Parts: sequence; C-alpha cells; structure tokens
Amino acid sequence: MLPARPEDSNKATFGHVLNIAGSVNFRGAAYLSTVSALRVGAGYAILAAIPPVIDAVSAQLPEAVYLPLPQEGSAISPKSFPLLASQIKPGTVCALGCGISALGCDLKIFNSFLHDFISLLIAKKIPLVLDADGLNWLAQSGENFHFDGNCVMTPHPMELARLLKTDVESIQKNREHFAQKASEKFHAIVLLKGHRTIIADGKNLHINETGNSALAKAGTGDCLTGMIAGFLAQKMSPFDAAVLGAKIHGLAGEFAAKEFSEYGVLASDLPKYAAKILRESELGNF
Ligand SMILES: NC(=O)C1=CN([C@@H]2O[C@H](COP(=O)(O)OP(=O)(O)OC[C@H]3O[C@@H](n4cnc5c(N)ncnc54)[C@H](O)[C@@H]3O)[C@@H](O)[C@H]2O)[C@@H](O)CC1
Ligand SMILES: Nc1ncnc2c1ncn2[C@@H]1O[C@H](COP(=O)(O)OP(=O)(O)O)[C@@H](O)[C@H]1O
Repeated sequence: MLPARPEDSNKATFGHVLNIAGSVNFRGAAYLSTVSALRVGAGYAILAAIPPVIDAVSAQLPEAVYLPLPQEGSAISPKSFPLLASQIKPGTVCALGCGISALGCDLKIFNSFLHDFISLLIAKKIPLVLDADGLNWLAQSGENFHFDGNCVMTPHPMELARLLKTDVESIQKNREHFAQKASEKFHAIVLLKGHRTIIADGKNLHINETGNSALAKAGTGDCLTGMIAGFLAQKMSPFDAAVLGAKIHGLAGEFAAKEFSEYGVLASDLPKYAAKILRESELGNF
C-alpha cells in the first residue's frame, strides 16, 4: 500500500509539494503541513507564504524551499497569482488552505485569485489537497468547481456544513451520506474528519479505523493535509493517498500517545511518529 521507492531515484522522482499556507496568526499551520509532506516522503516541499510566515517556518525547517508571496494585511495578496502559476509544472501537487487567513476576515479578497488559480490547477491536471480556509473560501464564494477526481477535500464537520449549507448536527447524524454528497457536488475525493474519518469518492467509501483523542488538538489537521499531499507527490491516486494519509496520521496519534499520553501529544509530534509508522510498515508490521 506504500508508494514505491525505486533504488534508481532522486528527489524529483518523489514530486514537488507546493504548499500555500499560513498567515500572520497561523504560522504554525504552514510549518506543520510542510514538515508532514517531507516526513512521508515527498522529494521537495515548497512553502509559498507571506514573509513573516516564511521567517518563522524557515527557522525550524531548513529542508523546505521557500517562495515568498506578496502580503496584503495579515494574509496572502491576490497579486501572488503569477508567482504561484509559475510553479506549476508536471510532478507538482498543490496543498491549499492551511491557516491562509483567520475566519471572520474577508475571504472575498481571494475571489478572483483563487478562482483563477484553482481553474489553472484543474486545466493542468495538478492534484490538489484543499483544506481549512481553502474550503471556507470555497463555501463563501459559491464556486462549483468540477475537480474530475483530482482533488482531496479535507473538511471537518463544520467546514462540510459550511460547504453544503447545513449544520454540524445533521452532518454528524449521517456522515457517510454528506461525504458522498459533497464528493458528487465537486467531483472530488472528500475526507470527512473526526473519530472514524470517512473517505468518499462518490461511489466508494472507506472508514478509517485509526486515531484517538490525542488528535483532538489544534494543528493535527494541518499535518494530515501535508501527509496526503506528500503521498500524492509520490504518485498515489487521490483516493489511495487520502486513505493512507488518514491511516498513518491516526497511527501516529496512537503511537505518540504511548509516549506522551492522549492528553499530552502535540501536533508537531505527529510528523516524526508518521515516519516511524512508515518504518514499521516497510517491515511488514502494518
Ligand atoms: N497553529 C496554527 O497555526 C493553527 C492553525 N489553524 C488554522 O486555523 C484556521 C481555523 O481553523 P479552525 O478549525 O480552528 O476553526 P473552524 O471555525 O473552522 O472550526 C472549528 C470548529 O469546528 C467544529 N468541529 C471541528 N471538528 C469537529 C468534529 N470532529 N466534530 C464536530 N465538530 C467539529 C467545532 O465546533 C470547532 O470548534 C484554519 O485555517 C486552520 O488551518 C488550526 O489548524 C489550528 C492551529
Ligand atoms: N477523537 C478523535 N479520534 C480520532 N481522530 C480525531 C479525533 N479528533 C480529531 N481527530 C482527527 O484530527 C484531525 C483534526 O483536524 P482539524 O479539525 O482540521 O484540526 P486543525 O484545523 O486544528 O488542524 C482530523 O484528522 C481528525 O479526524
């Protein structure tokens, strides 16, 4: 189930993750998603972010490549489009949304920029992981992209409620139905987070069995986004990358809790534990 690691390989073999993440208030989201992509095997992780985010993350993560973007207020400026578009080439996968702006800030500033950028990704068949404020922007914009199965959307129940214009209670009563509904609406893989995460593609449905309450802490979803993007970069299909990402992320939470307890695990513990789980998996233990 793990992506192949051919002996005759180099960093380009394992893909480029272009991670558009972070804002002044959410610098950690950019770090957690970027390091997670590298820890599950992506060849390159390129963090595209505003300068204060890059300053903070690069101090912790010299292995990533950094693309400073123009800033507007505390977030990415719509003027970033040409720089981001220049990064799109064969072998690139994109992650979009972790911490890109605080909720309550006017996500409308992203309207034409994100419309044009996501349309470009679809036209060039670039796989996308759409999370957090990327999903919140989509809900607010009313855009109805047709992702042709090449996007993994990773909503938690409130984000899915925003996308489908319903409420969290209704979603939680019928998680499988709403995950499939969103999948059909956007022609995307939908990973509905929470205890027993669901992965739906409109026809098939997988329920993840791993994970525990250690994961119920800020920042763990940003790690999941990075892991799925890292597996996509290694040429897994979007559905398989989502299934494997959820499984490894959940196991990382379980293993981390053995050392730190379900109370004490931090999101930043997960990427290293994910790498240890991959080692166990290579040895045939999972
Ligand atoms: N250190 C950082 O930089 C962090 C940045 N973050 C970013 O902060 C932004 C806001 O995200 P938030 O998720 O905090 O805020 P939201 O307002 O999107 O959602 C949080 C609420 O959603 C509901 N919810 C979430 N999971 C649920 C579940 N499994 N069952 C039922 N209800 C559930 C709960 O009511 C919860 O309070 C995002 O862009 C995110 O990427 C967060 O990841 C937190 C950490
Ligand atoms: N009780 C739980 N059991 C299993 N997994 C959980 C539990 N609580 C949260 N998770 C997982 O942790 C992650 C939380 O993601 P999210 O809500 O987006 O957090 P954040 O935005 O703070 O990064 C998801 O992958 C979710 O499935």
